[in-house]
Amino acid sequence: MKPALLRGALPGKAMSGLYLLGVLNAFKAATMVAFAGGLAAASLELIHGQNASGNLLLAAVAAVLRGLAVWAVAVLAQRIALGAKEALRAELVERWMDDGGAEPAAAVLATRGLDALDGYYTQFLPALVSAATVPLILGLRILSADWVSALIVLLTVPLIPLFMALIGWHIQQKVSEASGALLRLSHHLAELARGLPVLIGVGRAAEQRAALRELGQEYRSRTMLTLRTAFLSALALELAATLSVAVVAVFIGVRLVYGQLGLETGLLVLILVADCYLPLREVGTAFHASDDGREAMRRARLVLDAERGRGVLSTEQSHPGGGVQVSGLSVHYPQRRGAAISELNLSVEPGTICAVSGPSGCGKSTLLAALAGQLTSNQAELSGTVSGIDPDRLSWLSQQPGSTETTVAAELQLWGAEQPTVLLDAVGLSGREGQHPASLSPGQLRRLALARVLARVESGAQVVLLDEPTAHVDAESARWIEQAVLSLRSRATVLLASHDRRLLALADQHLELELTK
Ligand SMILES: Nc1ncnc2c1ncn2[C@@H]1O[C@H](COP(=O)(O)OP(=O)(O)OP(=O)(O)O)[C@@H](O)[C@H]1O
Repeated sequence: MKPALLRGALPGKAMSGLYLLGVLNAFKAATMVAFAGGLAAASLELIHGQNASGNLLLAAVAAVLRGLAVWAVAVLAQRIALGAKEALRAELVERWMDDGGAEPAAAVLATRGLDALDGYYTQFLPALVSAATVPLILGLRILSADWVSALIVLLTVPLIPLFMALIGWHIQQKVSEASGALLRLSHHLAELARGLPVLIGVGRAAEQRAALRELGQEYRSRTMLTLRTAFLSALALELAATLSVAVVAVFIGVRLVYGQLGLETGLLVLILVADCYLPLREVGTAFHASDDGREAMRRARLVLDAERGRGVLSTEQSHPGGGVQVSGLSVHYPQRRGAAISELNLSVEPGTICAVSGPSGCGKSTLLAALAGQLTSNQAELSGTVSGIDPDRLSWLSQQPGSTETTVAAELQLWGAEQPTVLLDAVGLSGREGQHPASLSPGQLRRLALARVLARVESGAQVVLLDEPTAHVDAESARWIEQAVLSLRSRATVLLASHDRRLLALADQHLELELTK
């Protein structure tokens, strides 16, 4: 079983690496015992003018072996870190692609965010294993030599985890805030990139600069605060360990003066006792240095463990092509007071177009995203029943359609188009097969997105969800999009969110949403 601190941190394969770390640390502790024994005995021999070469050699060999063990631990930790990061990154990227790139948090974590895990794997985990093995073995050796010193160690060692816990408790909130600031910055950037054409169009792009500067500043100051606490905590732990060693040294000194303790035993204990506290101090320092890593891990788990929205809704896969029925659908965003959608009932006949309209913020996009299964349980709480939507036979056009391929034709083929040319003709993009999607105007990009929807319908999609397909497009593109939407009638059941009167006029049925509080 994995300890709670490691749960979710290590793929199964890496657990065996962790056991090997334990063995290497036990070996390191054995070399430390041999080194201390050799050095103490050699010192005594030198004081008495005897030949100390045997014990000096023992100490030297032990020191070299200890160095090798430390090196092996570092290499192994590096390998565990790489493997675990790779696995987590692959999961996040897969999730991100499943979401159609709609979850910026997954993208940030998979790139910059997961690098914060380096400190966690290469410092914290080895330090943790070392703290679990080394003090125990050294403590047993001290106990066998001098029980008084062992007792002092036993009484003072808990001070270090205690300090650690106190400091950790103090800064946990701050670390979470720093990570939240990074996410806010990334959300803001993603929103900005999506809305840039519109912002430039209405001449409001410059205002964003100040908001970005403010967010960047907030992230910087919160990160500095985390770093400062990590340095201070190292200092506090160092102090606790040094005072504890001093107490042991005083007891040894007094007993040496009164002849109650042999010099060799005193030296052995003094050499070992400092190393007894070292692993615990290292855990403390590494623990705070890997705060960002643990937070990144927590957030990665949140993204990965989040259920898809429709998974939360109860669904009935009634007769395919039998239209869409929604009953009692409610959507609550955690950050929003009141439901974005409340107890919605809707029935759309197969092969018809249902227009969803209403003032800005009434929940049109939310409704489509919920039906498309795009709202994760982290983003929103859903309840109600939906029937007639088979995720494999669904085509959803979000407000920010992206593209992944390098040519228009490849983009359509990716979505199942057998004859991209015919589809491009249908949306007025004839002859653009070889063009890079990024070179299209915003209106043309929307038309390409509509062509993708047509491709999906050709290859069997029965339900189409279109979120503001004519938003921010020129009049010519809007006409082509209207044509494409019309061509969907009787081939698929279409739900269409829009403010565009001409587009709304094409619908067979209207759902007017109202603003909720
Ligand atoms: N991720 C979110 N977190 C919190 N609240 C949200 C989130 N997404 C949307 N909302 C809120 O839910 C409500 C419905 O938003 P939605 O985008 O669905 O409206 P809409 O009708 O599509 O608006 P528009 O016509 O401007 O696109 C709004 O009050 C919005 O602020």
